Amino acid sequence: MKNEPAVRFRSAAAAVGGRTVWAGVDFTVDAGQFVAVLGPNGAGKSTLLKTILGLVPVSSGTVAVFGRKPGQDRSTIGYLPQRHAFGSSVRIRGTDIVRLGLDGERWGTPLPSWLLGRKGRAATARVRETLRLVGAEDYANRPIGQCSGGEQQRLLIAQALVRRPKLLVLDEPLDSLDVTNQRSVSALIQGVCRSEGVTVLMVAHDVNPILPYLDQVVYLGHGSAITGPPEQVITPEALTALYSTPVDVLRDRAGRLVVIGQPDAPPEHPHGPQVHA
Ligand SMILES: Nc1ncnc2c1ncn2[C@@H]1O[C@H](COP(=O)(O)OP(=O)(O)OP(=O)(O)O)[C@@H](O)[C@H]1O
Repeated sequence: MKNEPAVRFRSAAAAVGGRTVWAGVDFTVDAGQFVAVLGPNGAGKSTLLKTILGLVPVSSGTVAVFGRKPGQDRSTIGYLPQRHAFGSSVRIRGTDIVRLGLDGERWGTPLPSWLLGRKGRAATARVRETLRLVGAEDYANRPIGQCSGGEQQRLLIAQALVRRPKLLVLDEPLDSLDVTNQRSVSALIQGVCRSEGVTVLMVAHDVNPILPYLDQVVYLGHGSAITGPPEQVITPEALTALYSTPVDVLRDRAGRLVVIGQPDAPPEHPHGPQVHA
């Protein structure tokens, strides 16, 4: 439906292993926005992505993806799960990794079989076009195990994009990349978001590489969430209210944000004050 938000959480709660991870989560992501999901280890960031995918049901409240129940329409979503790097012995070529995104029961819209044709020409063209989009043509024919971490990540983003999803859900795509690659992969994701109009929701441990690009952040902690533009959410006042404990936010000369005093998610997540920016 036109003008339907890409993602809408309304008083949503999620439980994993019988325990509530977060509750009272409210936010709306408009189509074409770039949104980071932040918070300490165990705060429930991956769980939040899984509720959008329909892999974890909400225990109360609602989640809608382009106006529909999560999981009802996989064709709109490209998903990049958390991963470990491919070892140097992995021989599959980058281009085949991307091609795999077109096969089987994947996220995103499958190519119609008549378009694939006997020689898979449409698929080959789609793969090539996606490799160009992520700037991975030069190393796409190399075994992926011989690609750098940043190159591997570009190929996996291409795999998530090859079916041209409307929503890209990325679980820590910058993890284990060096600072240079974090910057270039962040710029790539922002480029795809803007040039292709793709909505991006991505989990990040460090907000700094993506800070200039973000429309919104969803900051999880203490069993709840605050959401809004980064300059409203990543502040001592908002994070102190979220955690019910003093949190400082420092900005260095380069404009990088450092959050100090943020507790790791406790074993039991008390449902503290439900703060929504
Ligand atoms: N299958 C499971 N069974 C029981 N508990 C689980 C399961 N999966 C996750 N959890 C718990 O749910 C909580 C939220 O996990 P989740 O992976 O969503 O957090 P996260 O914020 O993404 O963490 P990290 O930053 O470490 O990746 C954690 O306390 C975790 O231990």
